[in-house]
Amino acid sequence: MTVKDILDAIQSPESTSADFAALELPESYRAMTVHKDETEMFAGMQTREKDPRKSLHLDEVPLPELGPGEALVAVMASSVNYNSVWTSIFEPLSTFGFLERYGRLSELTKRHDLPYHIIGSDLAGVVLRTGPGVNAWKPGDEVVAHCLSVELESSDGHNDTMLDPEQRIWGFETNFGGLAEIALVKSNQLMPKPGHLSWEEAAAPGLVNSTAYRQLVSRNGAGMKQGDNVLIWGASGGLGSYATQFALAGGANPICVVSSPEKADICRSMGAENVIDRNAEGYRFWKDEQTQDPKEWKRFGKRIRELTGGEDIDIVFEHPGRETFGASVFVTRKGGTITTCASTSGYMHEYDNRYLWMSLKRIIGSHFANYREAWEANRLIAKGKIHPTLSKVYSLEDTGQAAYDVHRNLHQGKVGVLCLAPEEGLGVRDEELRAQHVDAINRFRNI
Ligand SMILES: C/C=C/C(=O)SCCNC(=O)CCNC(=O)[C@H](O)C(C)(C)COP(=O)(O)OP(=O)(O)OC[C@H]1O[C@@H](n2cnc3c(N)ncnc32)[C@H](O)[C@@H]1OP(=O)(O)O
Ligand SMILES: NC(=O)C1=CN([C@@H]2O[C@H](COP(=O)(O)OP(=O)(O)OC[C@H]3O[C@@H](n4cnc5c(N)ncnc54)[C@H](OP(=O)(O)O)[C@@H]3O)[C@@H](O)[C@H]2O)C=CC1
Repeated sequence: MTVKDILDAIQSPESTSADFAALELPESYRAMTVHKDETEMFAGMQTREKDPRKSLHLDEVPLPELGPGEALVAVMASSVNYNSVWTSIFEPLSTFGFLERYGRLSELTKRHDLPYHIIGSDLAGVVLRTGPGVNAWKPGDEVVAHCLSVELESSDGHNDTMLDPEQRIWGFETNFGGLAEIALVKSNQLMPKPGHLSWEEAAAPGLVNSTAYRQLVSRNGAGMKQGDNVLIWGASGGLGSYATQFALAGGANPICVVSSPEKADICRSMGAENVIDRNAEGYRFWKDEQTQDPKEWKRFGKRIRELTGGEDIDIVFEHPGRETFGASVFVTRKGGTITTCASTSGYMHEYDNRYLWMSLKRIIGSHFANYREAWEANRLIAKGKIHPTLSKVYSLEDTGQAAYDVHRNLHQGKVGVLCLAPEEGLGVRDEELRAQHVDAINRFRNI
């Protein structure tokens, strides 16, 4: 039995759940990995110079044992997230430490502590097997998976599953991720694949869409409301392309920050009217490595006021971190919110706290999304209210190049990866809904 037989079953319209259940599983499959004995390979190099093409490997790996509450999924497509870039450059720390810690939790989690880490935190595919205790899903179901892995043995996470003390991001802090032909997930990560999307389109939104939903829309995040001025950094990037859609769909006013005229055009084509090209306008928030320039914060704030008719920002959608955080805090209105989920340019932030406390502003830390938020975010995709922002698609072999592009900010929106899917465009089940939204679905393609 090989993965080819699995693919044949997926591609045959006659295949039933019983056929999938009867499929023998292969002993091994191909997966993108980093290797534990290579974690020092970039030691002493600048972040920018660390090359994911050197650290990411396509390996044949053994199929992991299936445990209670889990599912093995045949992965048709996945996507590159920035967390895979972090893993591949071993920053801010090697992810093998996460696997070791998870491995210490129980007999079952020991499986994750291996000398290789199969990465990837998105997938669209077909359930192959479910473990004991799984009733909601069966072999043959077409699914996407969100990346929240929790144990839920502590009451801390019972109100908001992101607060579980054993909260992990699948494919980053756990092994057996989605950039592979087969993935191992907890069955509670599974959600129905939106029928109007191809495999690679369905795999693209998951992680970033759910994160943007919690960070911007959910009451656990900024709780955006109609009319809010929302400053969105990297508005045509992974997170930003969904934040921009949420702002527009929710009746808010996105002020999109990007770094090129092409990216500004994409934001406009999504419906955003206020776009700032940070490159063309040449903002320098830091005079040197240690010193910020409040005059530049003010110049940026003045530009925002020009665009909004004199209003300041209700919500900043933050993720660049050190480079922009001082400006983000400054341009927020009295009582406004800065919501942050990352620090791409550096995690030791500096801002002038007088502008925070005197103007009663709030900083909210946000991370991925709880089970319910991930489900709600996927539902919006399935209903055609929010669309994938897939630009380019790579083969599994070329994941290193895909991660390199994201690391170097050469991409737009989301970058997809075909795993078992032999070509793009397969897996669409609802042509009618697709036809209604096809222009929006294709907006980011090949630009
Ligand atoms: C969905 C996609 C998401 C993304 O893309 S996110 C962006 C990419 N992700 C990242 O960059 C990951 C970032 N994560 C990290 O860098 C690390 O993950 C953290 C810095 C968040 C945490 O580091 P750690 O080493 O795991 O934990 P510690 O808390 O620094 O150290 C653990 C030790 O510190 C003790 N400790 C914790 N809190 C306290 C406290 N309040 N007072 C005293 N000690 C404390 C613990 O007990 C334990 O100790 P003992 O090592 O002896 O077991
Ligand atoms: N905590 C969580 O749950 C999550 C965290 N993340 C983290 O968020 C960050 C962004 O992820 P994602 O959106 O997918 O990445 P992308 O690279 O797809 O998009 C980020 C965008 O931010 C902009 N940007 C990058 N650096 C700077 C800078 N120094 N100043 C201003 N703008 C900048 C760029 O847009 P432009 O050049 O056009 O301005 C870039 O396109 C990553 O660090 C990632 O790890 C992501 C998802 C979930």
